Amino acid sequence: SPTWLPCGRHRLDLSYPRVMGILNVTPDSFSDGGHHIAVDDALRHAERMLAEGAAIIDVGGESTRPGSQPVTTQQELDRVAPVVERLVCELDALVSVDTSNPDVMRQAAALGAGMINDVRALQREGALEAALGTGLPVCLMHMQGEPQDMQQAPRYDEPIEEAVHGFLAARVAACEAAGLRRERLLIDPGFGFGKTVEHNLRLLKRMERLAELELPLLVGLSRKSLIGKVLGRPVEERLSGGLALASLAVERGARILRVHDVGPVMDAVNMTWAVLREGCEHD
Ligand SMILES: Cn1cnc2c(O)nc(N)nc21
Repeated sequence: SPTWLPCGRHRLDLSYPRVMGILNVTPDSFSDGGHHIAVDDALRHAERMLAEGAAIIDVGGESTRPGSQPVTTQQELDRVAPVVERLVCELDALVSVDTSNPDVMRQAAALGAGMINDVRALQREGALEAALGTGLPVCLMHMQGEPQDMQQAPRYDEPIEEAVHGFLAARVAACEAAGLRRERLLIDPGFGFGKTVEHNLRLLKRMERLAELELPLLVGLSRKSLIGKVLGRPVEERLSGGLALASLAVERGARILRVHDVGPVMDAVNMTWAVLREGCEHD
């Protein structure tokens, strides 16, 4: 039976893996920093990702790469609002807003965003209440520390998959306790957010541990430094490595992949899915 996720006026079919295209509207986002600050550029980029098969466009106004600096609410709103509005009005896109800020969540929802993507898992003051009020689905991601310091010396007193599982289980429970229904939650291990390369590799290898939470799994591996460190590739040469990770992530339960290169990942994901679903209908 299809698993549909209500996302505002869109319904997202999660009975097969979907691709979320990254639209950074920040001057310092890693890998495509500064290119998309102009709204027109952003729209053209989004249009191309939709044409390549993206089911969702993720719009972020505050870079969360390691070492990035926080932005003010107004700066974030100025960057995000115009882009969300035009994505919704002109492209009728399913837009995810990548923010931890309650005001940005409310404004983006009012402009027609269909999902909230919070790398801080609604831990900021007022974030849980704001998300609840929008009625939108929320992706809860694991991060240890903050972008400014999370990569200085990541360490855990337990296996990484246990730490991430425990954190996400606690955040899901907190959301449910506040009245945010489980059916509106997605979870994400947060690759690269307070984790060493070894932590990231082990987390992907053992990602089925998160399947126990029985919530849609969103992962972001595209162009990340674990690819760079294993293959010795600069950020603009990490597509092949990223395709290998995307296929492994789908095989280990990921249902939404947050990526830069939508077209190539669509093919890798669809090939992987063709193998995984083979024979299911006859089981
Ligand atoms: C904004 N952002 C950057 N990396 C991400 C990841 O891996 N997951 C999610 N949900 N958001 C991310």
